[in-house]
Amino acid sequence: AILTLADQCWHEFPLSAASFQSSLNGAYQITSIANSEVFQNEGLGRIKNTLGNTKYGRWTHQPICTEILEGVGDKLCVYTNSSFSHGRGISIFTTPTIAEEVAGLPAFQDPAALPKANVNIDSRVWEAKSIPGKGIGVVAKRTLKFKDRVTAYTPALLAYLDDGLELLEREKYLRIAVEQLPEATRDSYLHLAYIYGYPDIRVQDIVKGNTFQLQLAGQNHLAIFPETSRFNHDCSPNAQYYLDPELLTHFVHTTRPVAPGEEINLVYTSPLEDTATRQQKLQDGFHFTCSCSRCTAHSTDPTLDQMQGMQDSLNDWSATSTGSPKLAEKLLQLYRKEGLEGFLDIPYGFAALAYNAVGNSKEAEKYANLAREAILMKDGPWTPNLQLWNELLKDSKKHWSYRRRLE
Ligand SMILES: C[S@@+](CC[C@H](N)C(=O)[O-])C[C@H]1O[C@@H](n2cnc3c(N)ncnc32)[C@H](O)[C@@H]1O
Repeated sequence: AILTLADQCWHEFPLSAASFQSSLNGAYQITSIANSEVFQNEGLGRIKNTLGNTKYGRWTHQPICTEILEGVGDKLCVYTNSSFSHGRGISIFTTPTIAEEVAGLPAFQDPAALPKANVNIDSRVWEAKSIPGKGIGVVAKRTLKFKDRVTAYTPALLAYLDDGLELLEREKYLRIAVEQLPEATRDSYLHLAYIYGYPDIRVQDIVKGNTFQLQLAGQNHLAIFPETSRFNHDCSPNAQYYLDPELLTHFVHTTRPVAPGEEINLVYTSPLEDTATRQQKLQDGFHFTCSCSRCTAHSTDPTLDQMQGMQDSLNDWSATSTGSPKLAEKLLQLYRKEGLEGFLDIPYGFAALAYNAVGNSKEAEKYANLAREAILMKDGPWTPNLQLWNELLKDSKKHWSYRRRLE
């Protein structure tokens, strides 16, 4: 595939601040730039593409490009297609080669591809609402079951990460990208939450607090999905997401039943890391202190240690290993108790191996199927991890783990 998802990156940095931070180290630098004369004189808001909707190949606007950038080995250009997905529009700041590849994807080429998958359509199961202490959040409008779809949207903006541009230079191009979007999409972008509050770098300030990462042609790009950006964080999230590289779509599904009026959350950082690490990452990346149940409970870190110890035992294939189906079932219970239903591929996978290792292929296959289902919801069909369980399911008795703990 020409387009692959950043390997595991969303596990650790689902909403990554990497691009914004790569060219500046904290608020002080922003302050000094925002107040500088250069900035005042450049008047970024005034730079506009005046060419309108002339045809430029697959794009509705004339691409506006940088010089050749050393770190990129090419120029980067703003590509906008304002008629993408029935007028939702999309802007991409990337190299000409990558833009060409992206424009060849089914999301662009097949007019039926997005409607067929109900992408960019209001699912009517959620609404954006003010949540005390968290700004706007996503709330369920009706009862949702396990695995119900909540949202499916394409990005308003995609931009090359690690472009080596100066902060203000990047702002100039990203601003053009956002300004060229159709009005409704542009407004939904510009109304998103931001972190620092400097209007002159507003487009990147929004990037800072709302970015997902994906790979286009093997290169990391940031992606802003305006609707999806309204999901707040919780360390026991009741929803998971994955990105579809062909439809360029961000899908969110529930990982456990959700009641009407309940907030629907994603997790912004790995929920398997200790509380101090999670808090630090949320503070650095998103400037808030997490007060979710797992961030406030004293039992969270000891439970995580216990889970890690159990996983180590289940991963130990020596003759003295204490790994067993019973231990795997206990691990599964702990994941559930911690509200980690979106991450059950790990204990399901351990259970599949542990059962197969004692020759119980029926249970092994049951858990391998559950692990597959969990991975699909978490990583989408493109993940290499799926292969792990497909192999076991192909012929569990020929799998390396079969009767491994009996012999
Ligand atoms: C991707 S946005 C989420 C939507 C945002 N609340 C809004 O009003 O648009 C990320 C920002 O939401 C806020 N946020 C998200 N989860 C939070 C939480 N659990 N507690 C407090 N603030 C949170 C933080 O300000 C964070 O920078």
